[in-house]
Amino acid sequence: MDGRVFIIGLGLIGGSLALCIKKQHEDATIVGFDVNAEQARLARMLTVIDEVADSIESGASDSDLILIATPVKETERILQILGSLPLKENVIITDAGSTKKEIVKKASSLKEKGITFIGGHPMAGSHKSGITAAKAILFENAFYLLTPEDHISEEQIQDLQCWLSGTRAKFIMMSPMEHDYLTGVISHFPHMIAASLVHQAEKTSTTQKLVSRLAAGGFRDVTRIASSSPEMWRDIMLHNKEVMLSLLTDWQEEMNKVAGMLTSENSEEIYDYFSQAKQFRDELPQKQRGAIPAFYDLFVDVPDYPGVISEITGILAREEISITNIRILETREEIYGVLVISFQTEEDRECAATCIQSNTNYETSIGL
Ligand SMILES: NC(=O)c1ccc[n+]([C@@H]2O[C@H](COP(=O)([O-])OP(=O)(O)OC[C@H]3O[C@@H](n4cnc5c(N)ncnc54)[C@H](O)[C@@H]3O)[C@@H](O)[C@H]2O)c1
Ligand SMILES: O=C(O)C(=O)C[C@]1(C(=O)O)C=C[C@@H](O)C=C1
Repeated sequence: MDGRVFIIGLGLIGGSLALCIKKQHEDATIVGFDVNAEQARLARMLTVIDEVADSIESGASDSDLILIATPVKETERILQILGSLPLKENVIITDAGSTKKEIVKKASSLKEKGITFIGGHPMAGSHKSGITAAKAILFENAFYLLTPEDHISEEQIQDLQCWLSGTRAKFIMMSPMEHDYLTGVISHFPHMIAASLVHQAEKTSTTQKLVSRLAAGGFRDVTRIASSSPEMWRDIMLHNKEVMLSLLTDWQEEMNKVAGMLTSENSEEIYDYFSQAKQFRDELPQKQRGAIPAFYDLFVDVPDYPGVISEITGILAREEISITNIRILETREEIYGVLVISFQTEEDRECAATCIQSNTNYETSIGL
């Protein structure tokens, strides 16, 4: 497709969607706007967008597709602005926000003016923010949830899916209510719990200095998402307040049940609690994105000597395997360190593991 695509909010998601759209529709012109001028400048410099608009008004006026990728409370404000502007007759407006009920409600003013709005939510992401974290591969195989209202035609939905086909995501339609409940359970609530676990550890760390140094492995796995943007999560919590409060009540009941099992030392129930959770977790689809993090880590046990990192990166560079991140976990001090290397694809991770195993005697694994 050709035409003008206007992306408002040039962060992780806006930037990644811009890359996907450009990859699939080379003749389209991608125009971007961000309240943070530095993000917009970077987006242009990194050729994620073709042009920077200096306001929402100027970017929106002659666009065929307008995509809002800002924190959800800002999205509400932007929808209101868009509703007051002269737009192209057949423009499609969509968003990428993590909540849908409040956004679709706000967009009803567009419906009254005959403007098409289709709520959207690509179910993949990361704890990283900003344009520099954007990548075209982010949504591959992920679910992309759409919440079209009844008056939206099949053709308009097809047009939007065509614009977004470069995401290589799988589209699913649902109502805004259903969306907010499901994402509440599998995304919003886990983020709240992750933040609460970090708070608990932080409190303990004021009296137990070793807590921060020992917080590795499982703690890091389960709290990675607590490093996400606080602005984004504040807005999501406020939008999905009812679902969050109801899940919190369920969770408190669940924790009371756990306390009961422990108090009565009911070993069979405790075993079943972990066993049933393991079974459900193990059966989750492995290759799909979504609730599973959108990057691939390889753990390498390395001896603590100078030059070991360049040795490993040298091996991977010779095989032309790209690394997106590299860090050392010091969980097993004075014996071995654990080098954690992140890759963009599972294939890169598999190739890297094979290379490291055939060139060194360091052990590799995909989990600690
Ligand atoms: N991060 C994820 O994992 C993820 C995944 C799917 C959907 N989402 C949703 O996508 C949206 C964007 O999230 P992100 O991770 O890209 O955040 P981000 O912080 O990386 O980017 C958001 C960008 O929006 C800009 N912005 C804020 N207010 C603006 C305004 N009024 N006008 C123009 N630009 C404005 C910010 O300056 C920032 O550059 C959010 O609604 C979020 O809920 C996030
Ligand atoms: O991988 C992560 O860091 C994410 O938190 C991504 C995640 C999720 O909870 O799965 C976060 C919010 C989005 O709305 C969709 C995806």
